[in-house]
Amino acid sequence: MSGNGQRRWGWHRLRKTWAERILDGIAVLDTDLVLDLGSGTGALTLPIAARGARVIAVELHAGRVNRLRDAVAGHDRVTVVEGDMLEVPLPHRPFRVVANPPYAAAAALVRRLTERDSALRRADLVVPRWMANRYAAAPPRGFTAEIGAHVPARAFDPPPRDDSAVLVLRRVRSPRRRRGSRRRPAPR
Ligand SMILES: C[S@@+](CC[C@H](N)C(=O)[O-])C[C@H]1O[C@@H](n2cnc3c(N)ncnc32)[C@H](O)[C@@H]1O
Repeated sequence: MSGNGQRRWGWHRLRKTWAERILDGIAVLDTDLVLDLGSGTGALTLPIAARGARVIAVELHAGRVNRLRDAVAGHDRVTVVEGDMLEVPLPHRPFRVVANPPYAAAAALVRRLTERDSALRRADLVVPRWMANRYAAAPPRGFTAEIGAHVPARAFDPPPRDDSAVLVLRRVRSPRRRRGSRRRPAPR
């Protein structure tokens, strides 16, 4: 489990209008498999699902998980996982991430998502502006990084100290197969 004490449960929820605005800018398709990591009670999960994508929401806080499960009851394209986004298994097939993760764990999340064996295709992450600038200047290996929508502090409830931005990571090469999923060479 990552994080500790109070800090793990602090959160800045995206306001509904801003969640919609962010999603309108990033073209989620009904063929996409999207992970919402640190989903809270679903500020992004629900509008992503409304766009027809298959969504896996991962949240560590049991109470928020229960609220989100109630909210998505009947949506057969949404799965809510109670767990640590830094530890839950990631899909083997190509996936996207659209998330407003806890800022304290955002760098660790980027490291995990961009590991060599990850099948991540694209991530749109709401992160502090300074962090988005840092990745745009030095993208993770195998990815491009650019700054998408500006997300002001007033887009959150409660507002954080700093403004944020959407960090857009796109894989340069096609995703590698995860270890163990390679086909054996044909016998000669
Ligand atoms: C900044 S809030 C965002 C909530 C929601 N995505 C939104 O935009 O309103 C981050 C969320 O991540 C959750 N969280 C913190 N650490 C986590 C972890 N290691 N794995 C999964 N969720 C985590 C918190 O409980 C919180 O709900």
